[in-house]
Amino acid sequence: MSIRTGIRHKMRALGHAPSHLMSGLRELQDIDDETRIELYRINLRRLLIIAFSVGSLVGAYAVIFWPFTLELDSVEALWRRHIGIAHLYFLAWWIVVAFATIAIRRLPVEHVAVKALQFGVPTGGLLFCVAVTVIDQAVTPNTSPFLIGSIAIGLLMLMSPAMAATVHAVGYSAFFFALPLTQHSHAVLLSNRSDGLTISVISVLLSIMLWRKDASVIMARKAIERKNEELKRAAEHDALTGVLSRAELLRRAGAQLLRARRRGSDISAVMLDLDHFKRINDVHGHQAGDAVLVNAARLMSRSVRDTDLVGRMGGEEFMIVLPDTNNKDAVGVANKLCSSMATAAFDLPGGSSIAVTASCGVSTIGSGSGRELEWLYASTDHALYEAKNTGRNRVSNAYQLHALSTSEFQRLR
Ligand SMILES: Nc1nc2c(ncn2[C@@H]2O[C@H](COP(=O)(O)OP(=O)(O)OP(=O)(O)O)[C@@H](O)[C@H]2O)c(=O)[nH]1
Repeated sequence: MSIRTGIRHKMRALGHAPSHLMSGLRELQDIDDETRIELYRINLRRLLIIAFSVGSLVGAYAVIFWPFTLELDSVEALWRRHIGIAHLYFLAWWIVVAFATIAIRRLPVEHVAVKALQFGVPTGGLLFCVAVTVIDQAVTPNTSPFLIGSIAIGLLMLMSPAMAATVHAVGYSAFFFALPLTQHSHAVLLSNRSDGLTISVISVLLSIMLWRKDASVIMARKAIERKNEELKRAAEHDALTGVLSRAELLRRAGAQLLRARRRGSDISAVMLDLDHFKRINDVHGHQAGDAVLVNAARLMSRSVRDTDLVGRMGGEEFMIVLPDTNNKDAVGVANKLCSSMATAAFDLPGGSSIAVTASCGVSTIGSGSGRELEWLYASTDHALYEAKNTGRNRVSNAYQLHALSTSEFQRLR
């Protein structure tokens, strides 16, 4: 690439900078409250780690600058003593921060004490750095305590842009006004103040970048969780009627059967099939057929207990698994379902309504029988077949069917 082309590329990139900045600012606005709360919760956990690690570092400095063995006969000794004492105060401050963080960790992040701590720790830390820098000016023009403190806060703390700007504005103002207490050279003062300003701005930008990055990671994770939840729901439920899908119903029924065996209770099933459903489709159209299926599923779900399982096995056939229910009660449930269907008016999309009947097959696995789910399914299906064959709009009970005692069902045991 020639130098001229390179410059052209750079100029073009600079031209895009305002739009990047605007989209970055828009992303900051898009951060929802839930994500904000999570960010503050992460910060709260970090505070404890920071309190222990920075507290240990400060403790080490207090030892290095140990203030109580010095003869105060020189500026350097005085400086060392003040630095040592400042670090002892700061050590005490970190111990208080650690205890305060532990004390408030169960409070909601919106609580005023939590907010005060999240603001107070970086501000206090920065003010300590200002104090040490001011003491340092007695022997050196160096401002590294303030510079390191600012950058460390920008890197370690998770602060919203507003909080970061406030913390660094407070810190820099203290730095600006306190520096002349010990630094009397105008040139050094000017140089230090401009260095401090640069680092404060960089620290605020660093905070904003980290806040935005962590927020987008959290929001992306939440979007994936939501999508997974949707996919799980779609896999577990029938798309048209909202009741359980065939696979999910059988999976949950299997779990209920194991539970029934452990508890020594009965488990029953009702297989329900709408009568002459093909005719509804043919006469009123497929949409009307769909509406009938939706209303039938709703009626079934409303008619049984919350602990019962309602699923669509395919087409116009539904299965209802009734845990802790003996055969007599299951037949009662099936009769109730059949008569509710027969008496309900099924609304169609055009505004009209039709009457629909259903046939039901009932079967039960009694406690201690050791029968498998396949048996329950096959015997209920067989009973439904009987109900259809003997006139429809009725209930047939597998227990009363001769076929059940014969080879086909015995094999399913
Ligand atoms: N509208 C609609 N129709 C469906 C759906 N799934 C299956 N069907 C139709 O349901 C009809 C079932 O017909 P059949 O198996 O003959 O049963 P039926 O007419 O109810 O007769 P019986 O069960 O013997 O009373 C078929 O026409 C299928 O196309 C669906 O999701 N929506």
